[in-house]
Amino acid sequence: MRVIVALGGNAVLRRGQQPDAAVQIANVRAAVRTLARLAGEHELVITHGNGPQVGLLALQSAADPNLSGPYPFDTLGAQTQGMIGYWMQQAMQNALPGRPVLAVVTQTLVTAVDPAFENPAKFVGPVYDREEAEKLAAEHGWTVKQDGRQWRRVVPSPAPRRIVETRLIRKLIREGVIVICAGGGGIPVVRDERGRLTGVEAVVDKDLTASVLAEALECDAFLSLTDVPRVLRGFGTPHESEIAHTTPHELRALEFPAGSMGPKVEAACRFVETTGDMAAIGRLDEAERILSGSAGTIVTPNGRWPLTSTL
Ligand SMILES: Nc1ncnc2c1ncn2[C@@H]1O[C@H](COP(=O)(O)OP(=O)(O)O)[C@@H](O)[C@H]1O
Ligand SMILES: NC(=O)OP(=O)(O)O
Repeated sequence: MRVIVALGGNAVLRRGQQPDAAVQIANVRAAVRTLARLAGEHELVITHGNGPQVGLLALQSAADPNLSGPYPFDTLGAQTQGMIGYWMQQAMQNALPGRPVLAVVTQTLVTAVDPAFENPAKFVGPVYDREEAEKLAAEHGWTVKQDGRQWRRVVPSPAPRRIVETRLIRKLIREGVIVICAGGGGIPVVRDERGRLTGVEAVVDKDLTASVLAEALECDAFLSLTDVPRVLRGFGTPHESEIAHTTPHELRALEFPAGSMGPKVEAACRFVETTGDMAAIGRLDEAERILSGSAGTIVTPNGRWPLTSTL
């Protein structure tokens, strides 16, 4: 099978962890142990989040007295692709000596008139208590929003339309390369009337980008791997229940939070609705069990997996 994995920001830096390079490298190595086993069985494309890292780079850039202003988010997104891509590429090369692995700087086309530019919704950087978040917002001109019990900076997150480097990624897969691409949802760019690309101030959602890429690359399965074993019905209520096998229709009848599970569910539903193939949401260390149908929330057109032929 051709499998695309969208690795949650939590896999690289868990909430509350010190954002040192050594901490993140150790987390990436642990993640790669699972991913390397998948790559032994399947053609593998890996995308990853960058919310904590891009927010941290934005803070560093804003605090640099040598700059006239912070670096824009497209540039910061490119920095996170290089950094996390390098960590993953090296960990994968060490785990699978002899296998070709490549991290690709990747741009994602968005549109300048996307309403998301008027309503920042993508959480980036560290969490704060409300008072500190509001103080920082006033100081730096940020928008901040509640993320669970805490508060975080939010930036615009326009919808991904196409991954600019899709054809090259397809060639790499055909050559047997394990491709790491579209990190942080891809660097957001717009095309002008003369066809030229320019970066924009935004952070694209990596699950939504992964589903667009999965469709374009004709992937058989789209796995959104995070820190919860399954999507919960009634999340945060006394009546929580795990969803094991489901359909886009059933999922769309439920509500999920915009900054976390919402985009994962939307991405999974879109991929299944467009392709008729399988999408799943679950824990990174259960990826193999998810593909065999015994873990995760598995989304298929008829709610069954493995898909059974009606012929
Ligand atoms: N209905 C739900 N079922 C399970 N988890 C949920 C649900 N709604 C929100 N969440 C939260 O979503 C989180 C995963 O989203 P997120 O933190 O954005 O993941 P990642 O950074 O791994 O992409 C979980 O840790 C959980 O707290
Ligand atoms: N860009 C992005 O979706 O990052 P996270 O997964 O870390 O939120």
